[in-house]
Amino acid sequence: MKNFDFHNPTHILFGKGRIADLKDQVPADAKVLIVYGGGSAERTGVLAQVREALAGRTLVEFGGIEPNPRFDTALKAVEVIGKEDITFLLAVGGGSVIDATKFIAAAALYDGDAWDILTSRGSVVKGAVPFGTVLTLPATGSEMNSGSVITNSEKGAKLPFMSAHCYPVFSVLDPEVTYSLPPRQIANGVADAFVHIIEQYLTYPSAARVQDGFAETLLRTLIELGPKALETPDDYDVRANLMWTATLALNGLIGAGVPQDWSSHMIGHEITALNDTDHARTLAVVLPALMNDQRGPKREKLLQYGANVWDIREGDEDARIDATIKATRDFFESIGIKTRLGDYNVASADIDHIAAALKEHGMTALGEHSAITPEDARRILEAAV
Ligand SMILES: NC(=O)c1ccc[n+]([C@@H]2O[C@H](COP(=O)([O-])OP(=O)(O)OC[C@H]3O[C@@H](n4cnc5c(N)ncnc54)[C@H](O)[C@@H]3O)[C@@H](O)[C@H]2O)c1
Repeated sequence: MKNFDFHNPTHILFGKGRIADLKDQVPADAKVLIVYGGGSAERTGVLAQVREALAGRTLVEFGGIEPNPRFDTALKAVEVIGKEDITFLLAVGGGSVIDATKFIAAAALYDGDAWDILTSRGSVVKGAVPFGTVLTLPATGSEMNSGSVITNSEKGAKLPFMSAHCYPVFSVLDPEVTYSLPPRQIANGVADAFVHIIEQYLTYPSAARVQDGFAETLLRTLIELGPKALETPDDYDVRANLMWTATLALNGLIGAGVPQDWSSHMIGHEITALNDTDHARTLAVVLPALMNDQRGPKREKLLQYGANVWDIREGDEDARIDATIKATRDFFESIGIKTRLGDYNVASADIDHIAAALKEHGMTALGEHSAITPEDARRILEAAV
């Protein structure tokens, strides 16, 4: 196991009715900016619950954060912070709203060009306005990590950043607010969490027994509960387990002390930057092709994943790996997520553009061995057409 630091300061308030507890979490003297998206939080009554919990406080609202949140929109919220003397941010929504809030929180205290935050991957961030979150979509883990991904349509770029200053102070996770999610978003959430786990697990053996065991349990939970969450949308225990699984998938716990990949994410981001395909769907396209392409470097973990997650134990090694990749692809397809580039209107001709964009964005040495180049990504994508 590698050396590691693990520090996660986010206070989780989990369960039914927990939005009411916001009153004890948001500082009493704070001037709060509530950040939300395109209207689902209003429609579903989550914003009403938030307003009720914070009645009597000074609240300003900023709606309109897009899925795959936009740089320009976030900058408008930064202006509001200055104008209104905001001292605390509250994100109400899914990963897009939470990611945007992290960027807004950091940009509000950054003196230079806010785009530097993305191009430096967060290293220029020296502080952030404190913020909490009310999560409405289990998927990204953004509610308990310090990462964020922002899209700049003008530059055709979707870039991530991380900063220790960008952990939420608290996050409220009420599984009941996820009942209103359309099947497409539930499936996306399951696939996104699944690939987060894979990025931290499916690399090479590092004698990290606990991390591997946790990762395998989380994967098996998603395989069992993903379809159930679609079949019985108001089953509390299914939604509660799904929500906590998605958080644990990317809160630093299973990634501590192990090699990490993240190449499916970086390649997937370029697909979203190209045509706004849902984040999770880009991952479901890239991952099976990448697993097949990288079957050499990932051999031991592919066999372990096949055995411990899919119970694939018969046949020679390559036959087991083939069956494991097929099981992964079939799982995505079984929850309604297509796994070929053509399903998302990405043609062979677009692959040149994606490979060039990876190069332009400095994504030239991806994966756990820093060995996946834009040319390798091109080969992987050609196999995913
Ligand atoms: N920070 C991280 O660690 C991290 C990790 C993975 C992905 N991401 C990023 O997060 C973004 C995706 O976030 P997401 O998957 O949570 O989706 P999202 O936040 O983009 O939301 C998707 C849609 O679901 C709707 N929605 C949200 N909650 C709802 C509810 N309870 N009922 C009905 N509709 C609801 C939203 O209005 C939106 O239209 C992408 O930009 C991705 O790159 C971030």
